[in-house]
Amino acid sequence: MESLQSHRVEMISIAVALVAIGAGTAFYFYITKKPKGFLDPENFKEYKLVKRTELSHNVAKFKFALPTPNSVLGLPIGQHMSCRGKDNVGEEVVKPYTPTTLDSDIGYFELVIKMYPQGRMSQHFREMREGDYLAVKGPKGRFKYQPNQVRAFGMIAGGTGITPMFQVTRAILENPDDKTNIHLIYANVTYEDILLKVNLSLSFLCWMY
Ligand SMILES: Cc1cc2nc3c(=O)[nH]c(=O)nc-3n(C[C@H](O)[C@H](O)[C@H](O)COP(=O)(O)OP(=O)(O)OC[C@H]3O[C@@H](n4cnc5c(N)ncnc54)[C@H](O)[C@@H]3O)c2cc1C
Repeated sequence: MESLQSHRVEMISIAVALVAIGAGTAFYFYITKKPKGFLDPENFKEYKLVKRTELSHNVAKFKFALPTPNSVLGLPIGQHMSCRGKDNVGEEVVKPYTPTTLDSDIGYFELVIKMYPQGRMSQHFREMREGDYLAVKGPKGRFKYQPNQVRAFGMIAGGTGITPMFQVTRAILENPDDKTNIHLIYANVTYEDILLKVNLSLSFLCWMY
């Protein structure tokens, strides 16, 4: 009788231990699992414009919703994506753009776009209103940034060329374990042409006009 009881206690202890191990493993995978990105390198996917903010007479910030509030875009740092639109005669146009957001921004991504008077894709963005959809495909590009992969970056950018630099710079500055130094020279035609000027800290910026 005593031996039967001790056997039961042993079985219950093993069962409790197995449940604890199972729950611990599930919790570990839950907290370490990276959410799946929604970009597709082969097919264009449509993303809804949820907010358009005019930053100057020809620059606007476009905020697009991802399919769920917990989704991430899934764009490796240093890469860009193709956006598809229509020009002023209705012809299809595809151009590359780099979001200013990272995968730490959950549920949305943002593009800062300079719209040129006669630019073909510029026309598409000029016409876009909240509620419209943008077709996007990616990731594109060969460069993939890894934290601490180099001691320092020397970046030279002009005009809208700041967006890839901004993306890499943000990733470095937001990661306390990333010790990479950044030297950025950013050139623009006029002060008004400087993209993201409120976001760029003067401490790492060398202005050139
Ligand atoms: C990796 C990468 C990332 C990028 N990221 C961004 C970004 O985040 N934001 C951004 O704003 N841009 C970005 N760009 C630039 C972007 O891809 C486009 O080149 C830009 O938006 C202009 O495209 P468009 O079709 O509007 O202009 P286009 O039609 O290519 O015209 C380009 C220029 O030519 C002029 N032009 C065109 N037609 C005529 C004409 N008939 N007569 C006189 N002038 C004319 C236009 O006014 C404009 O100045 C990026 C580029 C790359 C390569």
